[in-house]
Amino acid sequence: MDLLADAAERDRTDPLAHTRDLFVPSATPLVAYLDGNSLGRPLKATRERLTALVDGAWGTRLIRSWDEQWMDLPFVVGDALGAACLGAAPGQTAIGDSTTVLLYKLLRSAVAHAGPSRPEIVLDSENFPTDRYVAEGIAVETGAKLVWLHPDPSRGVTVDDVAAVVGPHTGVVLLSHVAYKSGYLSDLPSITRVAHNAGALVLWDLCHSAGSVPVTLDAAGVDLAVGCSYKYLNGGPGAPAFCYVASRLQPVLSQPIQGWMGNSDVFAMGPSYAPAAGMRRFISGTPPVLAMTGIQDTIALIDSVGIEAVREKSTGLCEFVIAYVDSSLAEYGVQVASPRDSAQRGGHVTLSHPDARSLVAALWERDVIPDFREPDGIRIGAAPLSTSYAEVAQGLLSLESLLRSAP
Ligand SMILES: Cc1ncc(COP(=O)(O)O)c(C=O)c1O
Ligand SMILES: Nc1c(O)cccc1C(=O)C[C@H](N)C(=O)O
Repeated sequence: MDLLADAAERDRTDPLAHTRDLFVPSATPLVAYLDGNSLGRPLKATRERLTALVDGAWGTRLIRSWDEQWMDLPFVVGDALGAACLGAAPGQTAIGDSTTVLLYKLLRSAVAHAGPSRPEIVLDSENFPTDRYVAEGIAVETGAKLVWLHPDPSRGVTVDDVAAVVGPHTGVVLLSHVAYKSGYLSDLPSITRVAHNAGALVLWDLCHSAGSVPVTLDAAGVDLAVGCSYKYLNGGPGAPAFCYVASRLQPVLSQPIQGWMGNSDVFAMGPSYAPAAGMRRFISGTPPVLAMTGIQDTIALIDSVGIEAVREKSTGLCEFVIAYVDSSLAEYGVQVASPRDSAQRGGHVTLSHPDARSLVAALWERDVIPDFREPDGIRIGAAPLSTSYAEVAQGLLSLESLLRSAP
């Protein structure tokens, strides 16, 4: 069977095929959007929800909407996200700030909580830059010591890697659940257990798993987590991130950006700060109400189809890519740079090729949109709710035709 016929057959039997039509179509030609792991597509429902917000809660109810619904929105949306995607019971997830700022708030809180007898932060050289930079800044600020792991770039951090370095001086282990380059899916429950056995806290970055890979924060006993909402959660450019703080830790953590919205009585406006109980203390300033709009629609959609179904389609799309690389693109020097075992891979597949940079540029000219990641990665992030097999097939055929015509 040729690739397009194979894709058509898969689309015909795909239980999530219908969700693609719920997204806003591109107004200009788009052959294949394969970058849902950087910026997800908007849902049509979001356009309606934004208009309704402008006309109603904002345009009509005005300041009254803070009392009527907005003060609690970070927690209402956080709880919905926790239930649909994160395995988190209510009262532990909040929306607000960027991932970077939330990483700072939670890592800084955790370092302070661990205290001077546990000054080490364990992290890895393959993690996304912002995670590494935030930790570097906190090390300078607090005197914490960074303990670097250097995992094989084609995979990511394993249980054994963590077990080898944690000990009586470890305060916090900071890792990404899905590696942004290789797509490696770390064993979150086992790594959390190893860190806890050493007496350390764990802070997981879920940017590349939220809305794509089911996460079991409560069941795994995770302490802290952050993640962004503009990838698989389709919150839109710059949509706010989320943070998770396990209930048991909320009363004992003090976050460093003390703002009025995290105060115990927000409108008391008293002389000094007294942190609110629960997740409110992790909020600093006014919540980004408009920017929380899109996330709500995708959470509702994932809740209706189930995160397990999303993961199943995601795995199918990735395996479809890998099979075609093996059968047809390997002869042009394309390699699979992600783990081949789906159980060890998140929602994207990275291919490597010496000319990856120019190939991606040429693909963009043909309205095929993967992304390039240094040094030689072509990252295929086919968001399962908005991407068909046919779209992925068109993208792969475009790549093949470029490779075939290369001098
Ligand atoms: C693992 C990871 N952490 C953090 C971020 C981004 O942080 P921010 O939302 O602050 O831009 C990204 C992607 O942008 C990411 O892939
Ligand atoms: N967050 C991004 C942005 O603000 C602009 C352009 C791209 C991005 C990304 O999502 C990068 C992404 N986290 C990555 O995994 O490479």
